[in-house]
Amino acid sequence: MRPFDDTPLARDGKVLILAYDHGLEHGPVDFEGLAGSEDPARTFEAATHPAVTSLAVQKGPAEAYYPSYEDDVDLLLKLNGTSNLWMGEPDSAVNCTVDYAHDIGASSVGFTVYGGSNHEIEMVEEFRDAQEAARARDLPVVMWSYPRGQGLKNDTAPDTIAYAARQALELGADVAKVKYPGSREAMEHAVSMAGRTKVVMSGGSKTTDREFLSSVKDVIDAGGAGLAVGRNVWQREDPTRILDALEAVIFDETTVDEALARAE
Ligand SMILES: O=P(O)(O)OC[C@H]1O[C@](O)(COP(=O)(O)O)[C@@H](O)[C@@H]1O
Repeated sequence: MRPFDDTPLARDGKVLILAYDHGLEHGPVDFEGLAGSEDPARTFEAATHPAVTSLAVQKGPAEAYYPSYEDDVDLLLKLNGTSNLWMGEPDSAVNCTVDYAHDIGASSVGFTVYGGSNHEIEMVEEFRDAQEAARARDLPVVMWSYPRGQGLKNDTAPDTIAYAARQALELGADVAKVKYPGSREAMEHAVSMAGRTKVVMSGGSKTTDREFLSSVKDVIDAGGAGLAVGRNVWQREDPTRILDALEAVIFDETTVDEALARAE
């Protein structure tokens, strides 16, 4: 296994994953606010920004669009996913194997685990198969570590996010993608629970530039490796502008004000 910093997922030890699996996870509603955002080519284009360390998509968009971008984009293939049409306890169908992901050009893989769901046992067993296959191919593994289910009252409570980060370490993920637990202190706790597993924040629904960049800054200050973000980038009219600001906060460790100025 390569050191994490030598993998395409990281740049200078930091991570900026652009996520575009929402067409499956949330459906067309996520594209309604911005005409053209439903076109995967637009987000593949955004992912050519030098700050983006990889683009996370499902198998279909990877097959159809990645061949046109393989020289400029690192592909993170999401191996499971569920539509919002599913009304049951949180679960995620495995729709791609590690070998297939590797064959179509992925340099890393992603997998959702809903800790606390009634389906946690099966999901963790599926994760085991994917994680071991990824090790055999030397592909880093990102766990979308999202505790949720009937029994869980608050899926972003600090203790819950710390557990999500720890679960990713225990199960052998290289990166834990977790929701923002609300403060820098809570993120520090999650980062310490994750040990050598890198922690990245999940972007969340679109907010103002300042609010979004401030949460990213908290993550970096807390020792997090960076961000895996979707809507806060590609739901903006100009994804390049916010990616310039993210590059400043994540890789150059600037203040939010400096990052905003750089994006003017
Ligand atoms: O399960 P949720 O909370 O609805 O969000 C799932 C979505 O959030 C992500 O994990 C991150 O995307 P966002 O930055 O838009 O929140 C996506 O990969 C995924 O489609």
